[in-house]
Amino acid sequence: MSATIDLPEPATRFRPTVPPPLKEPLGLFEFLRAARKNPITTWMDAHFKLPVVAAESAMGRITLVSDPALIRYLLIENADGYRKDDLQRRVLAPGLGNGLLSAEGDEWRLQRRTLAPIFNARTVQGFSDAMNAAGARLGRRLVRRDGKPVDVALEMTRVTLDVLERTIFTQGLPSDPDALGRAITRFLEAVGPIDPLDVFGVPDFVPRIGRLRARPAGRFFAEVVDALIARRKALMGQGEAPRDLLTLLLAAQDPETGNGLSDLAVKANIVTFIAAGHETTANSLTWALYCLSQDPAAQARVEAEVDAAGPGDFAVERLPFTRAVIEEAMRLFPPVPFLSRQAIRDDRLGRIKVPRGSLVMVAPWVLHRHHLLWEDPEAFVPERFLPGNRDAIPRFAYLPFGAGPRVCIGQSFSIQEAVILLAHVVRAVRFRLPEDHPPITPLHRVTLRPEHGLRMEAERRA
Ligand code: HEM
Repeated sequence: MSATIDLPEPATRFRPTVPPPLKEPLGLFEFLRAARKNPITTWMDAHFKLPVVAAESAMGRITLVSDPALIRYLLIENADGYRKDDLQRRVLAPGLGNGLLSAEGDEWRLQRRTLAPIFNARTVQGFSDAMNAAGARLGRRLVRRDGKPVDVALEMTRVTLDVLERTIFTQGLPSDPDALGRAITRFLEAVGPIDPLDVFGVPDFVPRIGRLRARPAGRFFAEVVDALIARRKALMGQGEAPRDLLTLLLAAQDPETGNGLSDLAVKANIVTFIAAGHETTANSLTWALYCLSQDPAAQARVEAEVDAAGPGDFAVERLPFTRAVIEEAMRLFPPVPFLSRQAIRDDRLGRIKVPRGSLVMVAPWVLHRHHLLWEDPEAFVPERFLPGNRDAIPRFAYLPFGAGPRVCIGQSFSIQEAVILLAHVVRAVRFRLPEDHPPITPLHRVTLRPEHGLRMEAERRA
């Protein structure tokens, strides 16, 4: 085991402001209002202090698990005893179709087997040129903003879409790629808030306002993807297709049967990769830049590391502190604030009974700030994730990407992407938060983002 690295003095640490845990449970209507507006405001003090909490709620019995051994049991040892819950499927499936994120049972197994090689270490590494190219373009854009305000959240969303476009569809995008980006963002915003009709299991034929609003954006998005698939198949037929995610998806074969994915599954997975992969990574970067702007020592250290890496492309292995900043930002602001499962049969989590059909949650938002698991949980301390210190973090105490068979398939892709992009930003500019900025507080809307955005002033470094 490598040597441990001293953590910064507690007095110098930055502690971001977040909604405080509740002392008393909310009534039904207050709970529903809070769950729709910002679900992270519904967690109680006890959730951050106890290993397991089971309670009755508007959604029936919910058990929140924050004990690493029990999480391991839930997500791995007894993963077959649970499935994604109805609420999640009702929210995800209308937008994402039957892609990997929302599929279940045999369909999920088949897709996972078929898609796994596309996200293996070697293939992902092959995308680092595209990530560096998108990062360099972002760097040039930021340098031009010297002395001016930058909408950091918007820029990070733009650059992660740029990466997806460069890795999924290396050619053949519609004439206005920003239109695709805007449609995706509108679509995700409209389906974002949890609909009370879904909470109460009202049948799908009853229209949901969010879904109706999302329809035009969804339709535009689907039409573009259809056209791209058709054009790409033609190129593959001529042996002229680029080796990007779209070609890999169309060529993917189930290692057991040799069968490929249906067109519908290819389309659902493209939509899934874009939806699951762009806001999550964009928000990690946004929070990382916010935390750095408030922590001069960490900012100086990341700048020194990036500068020492020299000009040109970045390689993740040479940026351990930059990576630690991303990982710590994802601890404090996990892009997926909770995972939920539904028990297929009666079970037990330690001494707590889990009745069949009830909801069990693991909430990175709670787990990553849990008093039993972290020292000074509210503080931004990237050093926790440096090699040497990292070994002290229990495997199931830090789960930004989930765990077990349904662990994020894009995990290495997004870590590599976030580290490379952050390095390009740090090489180009230093950000300063203006004093009159509205409070920076996290809003849980599918992912976790700053409620009033993040506008900072750029100071050119490059
Ligand atoms: C910071 C970035 C990301 C975070 C924090 C994240 C987080 C997660 C989490 C927590 C899950 C598990 C959900 C559960 O168990 O209920 C998941 C699943 C998934 N993620 Fe990610 N993700 C990120 C980036 C990406 C990217 C870049 C892609 C694709 C290009 C992606 C595609 C998926 C897919 C397809 C699944 C479903 C896997 C399955 O069920 O087999 N994610 N992600």
